[in-house]
Amino acid sequence: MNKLFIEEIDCKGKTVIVRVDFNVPVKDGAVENDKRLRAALPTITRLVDEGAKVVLMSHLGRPKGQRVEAMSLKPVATRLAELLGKPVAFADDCVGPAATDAVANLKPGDVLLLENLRFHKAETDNDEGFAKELAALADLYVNDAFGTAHRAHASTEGITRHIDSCACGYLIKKELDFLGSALTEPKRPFTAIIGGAKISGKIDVIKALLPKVDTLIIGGGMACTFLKAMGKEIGNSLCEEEKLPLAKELLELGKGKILLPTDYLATDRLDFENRAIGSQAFVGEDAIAKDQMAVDIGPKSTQLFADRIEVSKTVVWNGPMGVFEIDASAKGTFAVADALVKATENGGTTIVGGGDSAAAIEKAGLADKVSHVSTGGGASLEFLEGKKLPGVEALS
Ligand SMILES: Nc1ncnc2c1ncn2[C@@H]1O[C@H](COP(=O)(O)OP(=O)(O)O)[C@@H](O)[C@H]1O
Ligand SMILES: O=C(OP(=O)(O)O)[C@H](O)COP(=O)(O)O
Repeated sequence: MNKLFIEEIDCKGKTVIVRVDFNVPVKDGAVENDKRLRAALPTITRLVDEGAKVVLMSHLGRPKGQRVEAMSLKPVATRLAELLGKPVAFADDCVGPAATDAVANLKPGDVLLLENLRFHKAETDNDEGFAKELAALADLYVNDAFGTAHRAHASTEGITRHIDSCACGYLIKKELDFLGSALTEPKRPFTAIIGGAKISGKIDVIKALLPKVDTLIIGGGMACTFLKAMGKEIGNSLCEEEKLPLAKELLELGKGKILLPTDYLATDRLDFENRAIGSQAFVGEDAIAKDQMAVDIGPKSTQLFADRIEVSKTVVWNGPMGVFEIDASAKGTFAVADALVKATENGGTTIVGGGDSAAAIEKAGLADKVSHVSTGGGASLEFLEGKKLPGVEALS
């Protein structure tokens, strides 16, 4: 990779602003899964050891320009301090006096985390003035937010126009090295599994993936949009109406390659807050009732998918098969995780991408039994598509 690398910058005594992806699940004021924090430690530790003043910035969730307390990064600072074994200061805002004062208080080797970038709409708008304000906080910039590298936002792209040295951190390099070697000429059969809830973010990717893969498995909330596109009843299941025409087109394009669930776990009530569902019944693809929603794939689909996954030589998995955060609707996701482990044991290269898929495989205790758990879902998919990642392209 012909990019300025963190090991090539002289940062002693300098203020270094680092874009990390600390978009992690937070519940009741505590970090539920700290994989993305641990993945950023090599870069942070390197800068601390070199005597830099380290300013970390990240987004969490999609607060759409509003200050949303549940999406504060404060709990992340607490967990990061535990992982680093040293204090992590926290600034209540990522720009303005709260940020500039906190930066002014730093001594070499200190670490500061700024509040959620997306509390300002200017971040996702890639606003020039906002990017300048972020750049003005530091002497050097490092990007190590692989999970956000596919976004051209102020902290990943705009900022690089206002700061001289923009280096790549250890995590981005590690991810690109691994994904590059596994996916440039993938071993076949090549199976991609797409699930989860970010339908509009991922459905466009499917079109680009189809020519590259031998099988495309679709599960999770994503499957329901396809089911509806086939003219079937999906009740209250997750669906993005405006993507129905595209789903129809993809079904045609992907004939013989796309594998959809043939049965689902249907329920009349999903209570995400209390991690509970109401009634539970396995139903065929034609039998989701009007007042029900599909929250997981059923046993027949699980078997169908597992049979295909286990004999694949390259597998990319992005997005859970159901609402895996609730035990009753987690079976399909964990069965796919098991199938990936079998594929790995059979000599395949298996890659899990996406915050929630990574959390699922960790929850199943299988993260070290697959080839690579990427910290980026959308980012790894866009890389797989062959797209340039703006957060990487913009580096020196
Ligand atoms: N059938 C479904 N209905 C509603 N939500 C679902 C369904 N299947 C999966 N999900 C939800 O999708 C979320 C993860 O989606 P997404 O962000 O796209 O995945 P990833 O972070 O792995 O890229 C999880 O919170 C999960 O509960
Ligand atoms: O979690 C992320 O993406 P992912 O779920 O595709 O891995 C990244 O933090 C990017 O978040 P975004 O999709 O809200 O820009």
